[in-house]
Amino acid sequence: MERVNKNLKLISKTIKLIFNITGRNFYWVMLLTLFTGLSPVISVLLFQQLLNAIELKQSTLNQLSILLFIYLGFSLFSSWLSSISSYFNSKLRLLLEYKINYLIIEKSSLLSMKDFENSEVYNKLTRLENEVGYKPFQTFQALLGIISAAVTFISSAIILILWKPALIIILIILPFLSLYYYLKIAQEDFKIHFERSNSERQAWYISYLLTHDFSFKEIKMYGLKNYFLKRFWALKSRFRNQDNSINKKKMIYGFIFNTIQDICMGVVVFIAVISAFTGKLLIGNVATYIKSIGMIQSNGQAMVNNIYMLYESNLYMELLDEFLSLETEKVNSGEVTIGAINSIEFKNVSFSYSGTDESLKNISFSIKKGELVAIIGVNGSGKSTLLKLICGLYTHYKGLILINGIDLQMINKESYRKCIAVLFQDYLKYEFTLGDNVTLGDVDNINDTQKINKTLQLANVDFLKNSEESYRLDNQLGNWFDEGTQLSGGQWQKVAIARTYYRDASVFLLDEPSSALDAISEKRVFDSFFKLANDQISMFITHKVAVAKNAEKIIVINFGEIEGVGTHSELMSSSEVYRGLYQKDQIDSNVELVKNS
Ligand SMILES: Nc1ncnc2c1ncn2[C@@H]1O[C@H](COP(=O)(O)OP(=O)(O)OP(=O)(O)O)[C@@H](O)[C@H]1O
Repeated sequence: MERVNKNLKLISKTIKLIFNITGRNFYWVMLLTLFTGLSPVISVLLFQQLLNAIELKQSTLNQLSILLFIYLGFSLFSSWLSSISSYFNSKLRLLLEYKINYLIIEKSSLLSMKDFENSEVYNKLTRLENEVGYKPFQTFQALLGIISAAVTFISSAIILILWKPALIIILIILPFLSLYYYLKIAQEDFKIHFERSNSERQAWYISYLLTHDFSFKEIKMYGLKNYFLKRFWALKSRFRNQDNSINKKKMIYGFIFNTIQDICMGVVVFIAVISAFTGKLLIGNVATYIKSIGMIQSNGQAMVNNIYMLYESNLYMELLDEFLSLETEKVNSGEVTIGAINSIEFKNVSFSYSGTDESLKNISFSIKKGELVAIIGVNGSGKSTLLKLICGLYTHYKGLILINGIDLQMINKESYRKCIAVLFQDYLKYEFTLGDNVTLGDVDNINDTQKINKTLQLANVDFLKNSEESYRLDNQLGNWFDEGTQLSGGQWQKVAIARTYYRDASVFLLDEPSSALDAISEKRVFDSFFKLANDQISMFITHKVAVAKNAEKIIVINFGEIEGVGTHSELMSSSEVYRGLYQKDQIDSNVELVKNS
């Protein structure tokens, strides 16, 4: 019962959502659906008049012609309306698909980083995206199907009941019984789908791995194709068996109900024919009753099928409803709007992704405008996490982050983020033009060709050049679209650095900006970054002491804690971790020397 109530609530929510999206079109489609439901019955009644007029021979040829004309005119009118109806249906299909897709991606962009790192939210999103092309419309179609079939069913039933009131018993009991059993199967179907959603995501993931470029090389080289295909097929076979067993149940129930219904209706047809034979009924009426019986059978079944489909697509609408109701990140909640960042201060900040293990513990430091700061530490020590906290991507931290002396939680995030230019470790490689790849750093200023060229130079981009000072900005990058130039890992990184520099920011944050660069490019990139760092806050993450030592302040992170803060020489005497990293650097450069000699 609880499930039924939930489904009814969902259906009403779905109708509201569809109404909000489709607006006036909704009324038109409803009107046309009502007409589509009524038209077969009107047509049958008109035909009955025609047949009875012929049989009774009381009408003139003129009157007969008028009746025939009305009947044919109505048929033509119905077929016109049916074409108009299918036009409106396709219009709505597109509107629903695109608008719901839009709502999903709009909502995704408003979620917080925490939501995106939550597998449940992420999986929901993937599933919604995958089925957006047909599920919402399927729900709508099922609703229309129910309305249209119900109108035909009820009006046909009225015709039969007016003739033989006792028929009401068969007409009502049979469809309800059938619906009851179908809904029981639907519930089982729903439960199966719900329980296997994790396995369905796994199957989806395997298919994603096998059909995308990022995974192609590794799958090929490690010979994983057959292994993955086997896993995929095993999962799908299990789903197929479950679905087959549901379909078999549906078939058996359908078989039983159709047989009972056919026998009952056969008896009614028999009574009608005998009544006509004995002169108690006119031929036109017999034809109407027989046709009505047919319409009751087919529309009764259509109603049950559509209710089943609606029930099934409710699973999707439930997901959609949950997803659209997720709390969004409150970017405008902070009262204070800022135009520039002059200082950043962490006071006893601790942070945990999962709510259990802390990735950062008790972090305290401060940075002022004009400072160049390096963050150094071994893998997994918490450097990138610290950078993401500075970016304001997480709000569930303990302690205090002060920006210009103001609590970050109080600052309007939109204004805050405008002040920051960041290069993440997993920066994006936009499959757009070279120019777009740079100006996406500041979309409010996309036409400053001179600045784009200068920024590319600053980031040491030494390819796709027209001349010394100008670049082929219209050159498409990547290989997803026509005439694209695929870049190497290091070339992509330089373009991403240019994007960061293009932003008119007061804080520059670079997370391992030279991870994909050769030694010469690395030196050039850092030289230009160090030159840039005069009036802003500049911060970079590195594993190399040789690079970090150029900073005025170096923060050493170890196991999520600050192990030392200071200049190179200060840390060489005070920080064990720093000295360890320095020695490792030395060993690496000696190995390089030996290799090169
Ligand atoms: N999205 C996440 N969800 C849960 N835990 C995470 C997430 N990102 C990082 N961690 C954990 O937080 C810790 C710190 O990770 P972080 O990426 O900040 O380290 P890092 O110092 O930048 O490492 P590296 O030098 O390898 O880039 C690690 O233990 C890691 O497992």
